[in-house]
Amino acid sequence: MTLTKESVLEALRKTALPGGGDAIGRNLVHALAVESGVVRFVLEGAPEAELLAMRPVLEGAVRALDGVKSLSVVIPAGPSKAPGGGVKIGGHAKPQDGPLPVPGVAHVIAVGSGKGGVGKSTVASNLAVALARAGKRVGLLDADLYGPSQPRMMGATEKPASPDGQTILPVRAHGVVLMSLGLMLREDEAVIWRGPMLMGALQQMLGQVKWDHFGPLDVLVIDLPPGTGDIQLSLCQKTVLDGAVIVSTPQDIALLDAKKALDMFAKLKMPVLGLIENMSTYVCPNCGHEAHLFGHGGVETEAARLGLPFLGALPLALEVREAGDAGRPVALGEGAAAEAYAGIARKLIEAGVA
Ligand SMILES: Nc1ncnc2c1ncn2[C@@H]1O[C@H](COP(=O)(O)OP(=O)(O)OP(=O)(O)O)[C@@H](O)[C@H]1O
Repeated sequence: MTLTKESVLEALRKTALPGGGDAIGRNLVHALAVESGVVRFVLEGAPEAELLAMRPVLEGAVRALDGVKSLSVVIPAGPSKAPGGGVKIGGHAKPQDGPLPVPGVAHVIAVGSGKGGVGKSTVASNLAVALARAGKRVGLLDADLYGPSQPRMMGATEKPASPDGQTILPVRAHGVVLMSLGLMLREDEAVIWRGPMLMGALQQMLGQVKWDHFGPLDVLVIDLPPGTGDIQLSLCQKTVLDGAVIVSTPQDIALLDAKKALDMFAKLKMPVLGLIENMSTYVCPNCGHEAHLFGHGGVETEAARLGLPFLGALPLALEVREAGDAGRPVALGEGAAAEAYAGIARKLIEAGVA
């Protein structure tokens, strides 16, 4: 008999589960795909411990079929528990009418980029620090839920507490109030959530986190995931934001991606507060020679063409990377990069959005 979706379903239906019933009758098998002997499905819909116990039984039943070359049964990660209080992060977002303000926060700025790796998270952490240095009370939300990097960049390891199982208390690092899913996960733990779980987590991070735990905030900086996906969409539709700043490298290709991000914010009627060119001039620490590894000035030209504010150019510098890796953003110190960040912070304050 050739291996088909139906034959796999039939085998699963005939297999009794340790907890009783069968996986098809209990609607636990999702996204079943059978192609050239490769079988894949997602096991979901019961407590994780139960799913883990039934997985080998189901794998055994499928492997016993003729023609199975490989098999992958994925159990998606369940909601994460915040240590210290039992609040669960992730899960389906609650219905919500229209965009809501973030309680305890006067202004909200999202930091976005058209593609990954252009330094968006670096800019978000340094901007938060620079705004704090300029005298503002600042929060930083790591909304890059698949790749939360703010705990490392801000040098934060403290777990957020939840005294009542509902409210989540943010932590503080370098004078900035911080919340990141990364603070609730092990460093090597991956987030394997589907869209709705991510939306739920984002909603919780905005609504359940007590952003004014250390006092009301002047501005919340949100580090978005790269690109133009669900999280950006959901954030713009569900939260009252002052607007977004877009980070790009000077390369054309990055700019092309940045244009997609600009287009997305335009479609969502989200004001773009300005563009930032990251990895602009490289100054050799040995001889002082200036080089433009990724080109130079492209972002400023694009901002002028679009009639958008150009907020500043940030140097490509080893100290920026090292400071990020060490958890002490470069904007905390002195030098060209710190000055550039102070300038961007000043422009945002002058524009009345921070
Ligand atoms: N101006 C800079 N000079 C030197 N290194 C930089 C600079 N900006 C960012 N980096 C380094 O580049 C790497 C990528 O930066 P970062 O994680 O901030 O990018 P990202 O756009 O947020 O990426 P992702 O979208 O994948 O999260 C990091 O190692 C960071 O330290």
